[in-house]
Amino acid sequence: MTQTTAADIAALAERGVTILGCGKMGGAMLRGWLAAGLPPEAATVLDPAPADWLRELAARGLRLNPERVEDAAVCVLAVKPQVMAKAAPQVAHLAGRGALFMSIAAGTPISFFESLFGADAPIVRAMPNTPAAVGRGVTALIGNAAATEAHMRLAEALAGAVGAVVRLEAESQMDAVTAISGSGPAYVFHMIEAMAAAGRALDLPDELAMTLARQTVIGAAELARRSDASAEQLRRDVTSPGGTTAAALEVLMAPDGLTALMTRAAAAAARRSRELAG
Ligand SMILES: NC(=O)c1ccc[n+]([C@@H]2O[C@H](COP(=O)([O-])OP(=O)(O)OC[C@H]3O[C@@H](n4cnc5c(N)ncnc54)[C@H](OP(=O)(O)O)[C@@H]3O)[C@@H](O)[C@H]2O)c1
Ligand code: PRO
Repeated sequence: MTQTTAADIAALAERGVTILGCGKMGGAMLRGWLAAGLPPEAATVLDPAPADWLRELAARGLRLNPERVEDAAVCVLAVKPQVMAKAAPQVAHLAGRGALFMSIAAGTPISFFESLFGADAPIVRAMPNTPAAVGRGVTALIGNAAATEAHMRLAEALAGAVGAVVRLEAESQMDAVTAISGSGPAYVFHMIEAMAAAGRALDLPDELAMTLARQTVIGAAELARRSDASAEQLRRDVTSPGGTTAAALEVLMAPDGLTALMTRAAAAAARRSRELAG
């Protein structure tokens, strides 16, 4: 894993970062970069319906929907996969300026961008996740043949400012990565919902059930973050022999339990990622 510093981000300020599509994920990353020291005037956002916080930032120097983007060190492609073909041509001229393209679109292969920008254009395909908004994301990335080590380090600097970074060995790993870490935060949030529902089924009031479920996931995640112990050991630490947790884990760890369910869910996500490739 690579960790980067605010200095890497500040160094991007000179030629700037352009973000095509600044919704939930592009916005989460931009928030992280600004928090890491990217000056607002170094950021350009292209988005037909920018959120209020982007309009407020425009008053502090962020460039919002300029007629034309003249230059960028990095152009982040963060629109939905389904609108990428329509949206991306508006930044294609940046290939002639030596910009690094960084796509975060699920499913969309590097070859798609090479057909738009040319095979000589440096392109990094990345899969971040929304905890990037609080600096706790994880981004997996891989570059095309035109992406040099310097380009990869630049992409890692951007991704590293909002969490951990891993470099993939093959683009074919990206569907599985998307199924685990890209979509994964939703599984964890659903775990909170499921635990709260289970609490309600045991006659706890709604609000109490949700408070207990949410704080338990937050606390368990923080413990996993701070502890050197494996997930297995942390689980064993909760599980008294013959106690309540063991009774629950007999259900969750049964052959048709959570691992089987998660495996099916992730397989469905990976399949959808492959479908999005068209
Ligand atoms: N959300 C995640 O957890 C996550 C994680 C990893 C990767 N991704 C990837 O990130 C990308 C964005 O996902 P998202 O969840 O952030 O979606 P989103 O919230 O809908 O953000 C996309 C943004 O692009 C805007 N847009 C639409 N057409 C455009 C155009 N022609 N030019 C410029 N901007 C345009 C959208 O505006 P409108 O809303 O007005 O259409 C929206 O603000 C997707 O490719 C997704 O696969 C998402
Ligand atoms: N959100 C995007 C999707 O649901 C990609 C990973 C997380 O398609």
